[in-house]
Amino acid sequence: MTDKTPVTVLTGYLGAGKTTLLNRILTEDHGKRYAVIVNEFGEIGIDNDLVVGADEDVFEMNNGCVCCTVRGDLIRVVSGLMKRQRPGKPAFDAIIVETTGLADPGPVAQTFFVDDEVREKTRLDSVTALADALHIMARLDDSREAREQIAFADRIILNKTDLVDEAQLVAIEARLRALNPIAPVMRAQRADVPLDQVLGLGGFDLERITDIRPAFANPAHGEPGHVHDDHCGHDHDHDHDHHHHDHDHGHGPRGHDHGDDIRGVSLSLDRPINGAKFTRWLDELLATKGQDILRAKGIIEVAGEDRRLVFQAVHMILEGDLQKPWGEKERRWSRAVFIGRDLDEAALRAGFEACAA
Ligand SMILES: Nc1nc2c(ncn2[C@@H]2O[C@H](COP(=O)(O)OP(=O)(O)OP(=O)(O)O)[C@@H](O)[C@H]2O)c(=O)[nH]1
Repeated sequence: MTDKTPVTVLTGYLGAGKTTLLNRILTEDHGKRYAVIVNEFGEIGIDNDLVVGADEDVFEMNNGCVCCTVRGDLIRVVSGLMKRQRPGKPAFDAIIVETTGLADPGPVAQTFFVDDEVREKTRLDSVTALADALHIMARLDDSREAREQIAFADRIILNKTDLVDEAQLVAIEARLRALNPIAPVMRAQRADVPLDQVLGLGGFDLERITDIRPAFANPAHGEPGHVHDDHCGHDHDHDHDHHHHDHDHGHGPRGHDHGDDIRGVSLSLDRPINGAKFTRWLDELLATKGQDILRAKGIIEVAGEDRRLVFQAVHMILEGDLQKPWGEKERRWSRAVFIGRDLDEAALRAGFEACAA
């Protein structure tokens, strides 16, 4: 048991604060070495660039349907990590998996029980869910994934408490407890929880999970989370039913459709952008379409500026700042992803490109 590498899964809806927590874990002085696996929504790599610290310890899973591509990819990444060694011990003290905000964490957690090689080397330590205090109530109303994330967690961090008042916090806590009576709920700002409340808990409770999902560790073929492996006895071409996601699920070349009408639009530009124009466009866009934009983020190459502009939005709440300078040999380009409902891709693209310097 103890020589298995512990795995912590971070879940929580889009923009809840998962990367913020991850960055706290990575920057805290703990003398430990963590491998980080990020799984992002949208095909342009942004998330891995927003994770601080040792680039070589950050691994990206292909984005895609969590029930197939991602699981295969997760197994591949974890198996690869387990083959690395430091003298006399495994290469990493722990593995942290950040799931996409639109994912049900179940299939990711399940991977650590159903694949023999992974199960031999790792143990699921806990699943921590983050909730954005300002938006969680609405998401619990309209998103099945948001509810699953809360229900599934061993621990819940009620983040962004600075954005709501005490009465709202009390109401949210009551709702979270109704969905998940067992997981402790911790209030936080900028995910400032003591790390020993997140890592090394030994908290994943398989019995509780098999109570709410009886087939968790061994789902039947065709069931949610079933793993297509060598024992499956069929070709794993991409024709199995995605009914458990309860939504249309197209894997187009551009957008990856998720959640009834939720989709991601990825934009990029190889020319520098006019900072003032871009800020105006983004402010206006969020003011008018912010209700439908669940999440936006990007890394922008601003004309005449050596540092990269990083912006982040959750609905209408926007943050942006100039961060580290571009590397000398690094490709300078701007990329942004917008995730939301009823997004007009052509208009977004035109607006973005019109910001070119
Ligand atoms: N006001 C406020 N903002 C916060 C807090 N925690 C995080 N944020 C901001 O919320 C935004 C989203 O935070 P992230 O940590 O990127 O969220 P995430 O869950 O990783 O987002 P996705 O990976 O896109 O799902 C960022 O702009 C953060 O700076 C908080 O406690 N209060």
